[in-house]
Amino acid sequence: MAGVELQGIGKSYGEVAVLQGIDLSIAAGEFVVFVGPSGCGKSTLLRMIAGLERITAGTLHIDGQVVNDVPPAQRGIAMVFQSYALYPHMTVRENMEFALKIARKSKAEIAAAVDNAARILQLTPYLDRLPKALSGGQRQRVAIGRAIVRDPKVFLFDEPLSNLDAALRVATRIEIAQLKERLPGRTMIYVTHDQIEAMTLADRIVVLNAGGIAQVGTPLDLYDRPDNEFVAQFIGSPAMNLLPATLVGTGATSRVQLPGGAEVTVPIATAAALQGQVVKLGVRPEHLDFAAPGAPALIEAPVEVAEKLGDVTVVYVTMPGEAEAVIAKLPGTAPVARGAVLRLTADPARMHLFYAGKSLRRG
Ligand SMILES: Nc1ncnc2c1ncn2[C@@H]1O[C@H](COP(=O)(O)OP(=O)(O)OP(=O)(O)O)[C@@H](O)[C@H]1O
Repeated sequence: MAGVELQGIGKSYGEVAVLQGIDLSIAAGEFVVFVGPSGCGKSTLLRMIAGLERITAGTLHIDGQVVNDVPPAQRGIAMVFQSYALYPHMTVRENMEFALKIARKSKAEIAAAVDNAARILQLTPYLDRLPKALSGGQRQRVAIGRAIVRDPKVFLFDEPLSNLDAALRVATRIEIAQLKERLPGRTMIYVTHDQIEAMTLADRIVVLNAGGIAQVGTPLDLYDRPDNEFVAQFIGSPAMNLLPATLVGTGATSRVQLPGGAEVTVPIATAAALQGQVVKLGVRPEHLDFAAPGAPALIEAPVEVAEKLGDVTVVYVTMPGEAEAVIAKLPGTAPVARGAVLRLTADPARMHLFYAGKSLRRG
């Protein structure tokens, strides 16, 4: 059982800092997912934990030991890459045996480890095949098998599903989720830019942005209580609507007014000093719904685009004077036609308020 502790971790290439001041404590047995936009440093951070990239600032502990200068092979980690990197001329069994042979393990030990990994990954029928005779998903399972046989303390995954087509991605994602159950106590750190992978696999998600941590939390924490506008818009699809509004009432609850005149009271406490300030009212597309006839609407605007997906209809409406469309995810095949004026509202308890980019937390 090994925890991973990052203290003030930074990475610079020459003058250019790509990561700065990363503090993160990953408990033994935890499944942590790093997400963030392209170029935010997810892979770099994972590669520093693996020892494939030099750490230029801070201290990295694995299992209580400082490992900044410990070579990858001695860190007790195993890494699974996006490109499976299997040896093409070796069978599945030989691919999985390879690291153990190098480590001069006994024949019996090697056979037991490979058979166990093959069983966990349902690869037993394929042990004598060459990689070219496997599907992409099976190849990725062999790559995971090579990591499992080494019985590492920490598994590192770098976008392991991104080369797979949509159906295989789902199947392999479910396998990785099961792996967590079958290998209890192993710490897993997983990099992805796929929100669904992050939301479904993670015990905790680390959202990275611009070289730093934007927020760390359980998937539902990030969805329900984003700390800032970046996380609010990064987690959830389509992204949360952020409507510019004026704070017209402060206190235990807050009253905001949209430019069109609509007002809403949200159960979020704000300080009197913020009276009259411009805030952003955050409303998730899936929380918008038709306003009852006669009841006040938060948004009243014509439909620009309606995407009928069968289970939901995603509607884009533009409020007068606003550049950005408001997106609503309406249930079923709602009868919405281009140009029709929609009256939408949402439960104030599900709304968010942001000031200067930061969340004004619920009181
Ligand atoms: N060898 C290098 N020299 C200079 N800059 C580098 C080097 N390697 C990576 N970078 C920069 O570091 C930043 C982080 O890269 P990294 O690959 O970690 O991002 P990422 O979040 O994994 O992105 P993606 O999702 O696109 O893979 C990027 O801006 C990248 O251009």
